[in-house]
Amino acid sequence: MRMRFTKMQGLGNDFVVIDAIRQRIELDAEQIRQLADRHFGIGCDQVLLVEPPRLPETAFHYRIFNADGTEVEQCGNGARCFARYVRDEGLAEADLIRVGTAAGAISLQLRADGQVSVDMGVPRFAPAEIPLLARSRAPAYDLGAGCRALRIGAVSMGNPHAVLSVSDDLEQAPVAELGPRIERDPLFPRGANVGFMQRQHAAAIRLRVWERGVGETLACGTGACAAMVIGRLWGELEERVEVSLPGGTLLIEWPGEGSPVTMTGPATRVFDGEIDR
Ligand SMILES: N[C@@H](CCC[C@H](N)C(=O)O)C(=O)O
Repeated sequence: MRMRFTKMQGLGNDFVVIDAIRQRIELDAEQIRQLADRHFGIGCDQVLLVEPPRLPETAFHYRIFNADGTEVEQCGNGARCFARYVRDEGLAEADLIRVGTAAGAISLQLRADGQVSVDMGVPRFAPAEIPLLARSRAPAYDLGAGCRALRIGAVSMGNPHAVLSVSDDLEQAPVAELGPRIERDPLFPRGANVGFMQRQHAAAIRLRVWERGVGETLACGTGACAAMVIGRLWGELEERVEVSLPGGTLLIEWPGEGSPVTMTGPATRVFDGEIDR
């Protein structure tokens, strides 16, 4: 059987998008890993499935699988690509599209300038909601990642994030060393995405992200939201912040506690293909 797919990317965070509305799709973890493999498959950070709606007042269901085959709750760069895909394919006609995810519903807005804005929902800080094994919420938590003592901020953007502040050269930050240790620290029972954030000024940060189930990526949309929110809680950032990642820049807006985060950035279709499954 041949399966049609579309390769897409948002700031170099790349996706295999599969229409599971007009094709019958059942993929197990091993098949996801094969599709994501950059040598023996198509290659991507995440596989995204476009499915019929499951939640009330949504037009689609958006499923996300990391390159290691695990299904996850949320993906910000993928959400922008999802919006571009359903519009390009004629599956949606409106500029505002509400989709369900494992983390709840989110709204995707296709803008006249070609960018996509996503209402990513309200960030969650309660340890049980991240999830994080701590008795009570704190602005920062101590981690014993290997031999280093680290202080991290923690938040759920639908998926779990740890954020560290880097004061020296971000290029030299030990992302490949500390990323996997923090990702699997016992403090995070479901693992974590790990953001290394460098503040430039109150409206700009630089960020590298070690993604759970993938490794370091060129950009992480939920990671950009998480870093901005944590930086803002630490009193270091304004309501509108440009987040520069290795693959490009996102605009993240967050008025503060209890409000949703808005992420704006590009979404690009790279090529279409078919593969045996
Ligand atoms: N690339 C993403 C996040 C994808 C999921 C993440 N790796 C996780 O395991 O939670 C983004 O743009 O947000």
